[in-house]
Amino acid sequence: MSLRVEGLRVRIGNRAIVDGVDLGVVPGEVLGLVGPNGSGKTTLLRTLYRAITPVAGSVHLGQSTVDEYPRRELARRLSASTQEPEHAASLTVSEVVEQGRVCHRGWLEPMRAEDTEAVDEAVRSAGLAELRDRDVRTLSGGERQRVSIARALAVRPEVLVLDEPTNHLDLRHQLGVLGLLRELAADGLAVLLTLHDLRLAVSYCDRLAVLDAGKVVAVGPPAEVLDEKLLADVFGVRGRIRESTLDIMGPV
Ligand SMILES: Nc1ncnc2c1ncn2[C@@H]1O[C@H](COP(=O)(O)OP(=O)(O)OP(=O)(O)O)[C@@H](O)[C@H]1O
Repeated sequence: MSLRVEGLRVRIGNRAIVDGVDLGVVPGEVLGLVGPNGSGKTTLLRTLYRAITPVAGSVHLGQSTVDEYPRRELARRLSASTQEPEHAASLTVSEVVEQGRVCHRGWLEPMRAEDTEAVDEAVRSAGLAELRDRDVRTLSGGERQRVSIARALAVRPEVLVLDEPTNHLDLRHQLGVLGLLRELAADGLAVLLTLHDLRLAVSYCDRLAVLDAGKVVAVGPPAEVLDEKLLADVFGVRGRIRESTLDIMGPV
């Protein structure tokens, strides 16, 4: 199922944080949303799963807008891994990942075999098997990040949205998570994620959308989008892509 954003605008106070964005991601694709701090990436993602209501524009999931879906059906089709504050309650890793199945069966219903299977697979994929009985409040930042990803994976959605999924992760786990997203896309998932590491974005994303001050200033294959001028103008760095690898020489 495809996700498409048309003419999206979000205002906070009298400031346009997302300023007329058109964007789409299709099944099988990993789309990277990149841009400097404060460019509106998180705000844009939050409109997709209805955490924020835009002042204009629409978000389409398949043939319908996200507002037309009952909440639970939207949650089954589109799941998100967000940058969350620390967990307040005492829950185990498994219990948090199991929350990803609530949209399939309801809060009061017991876990079914398919729920347990989805949770087990998500826990394994996120490298959390040995931590599954741990209290989430005792986890490191990177471990908590992987719990958030596992909960989104446990939904088994059609569209997966991730806000800086590599944040806090060591390099091995960064590559592991991005490799996993590529595998899931190969199986037909549509993946939209934000990333700060442009080198990883170039290596793992099919297309990049560059957000600057709330506007998409470029979208397309990484090698076409990240030219020397854009790297300097938007990111303030000197760099270029050579043989599908981004070299960063330093600040402008
Ligand atoms: N609730 C709010 N009240 C006031 N300003 C806000 C609010 N939420 C976001 N903003 C502002 O909107 C702008 C975009 O924020 P957003 O978090 O979407 O950026 P981002 O691209 O995800 O940034 P980062 O790379 O730092 O995570 C920022 O200037 C931020 O300060």
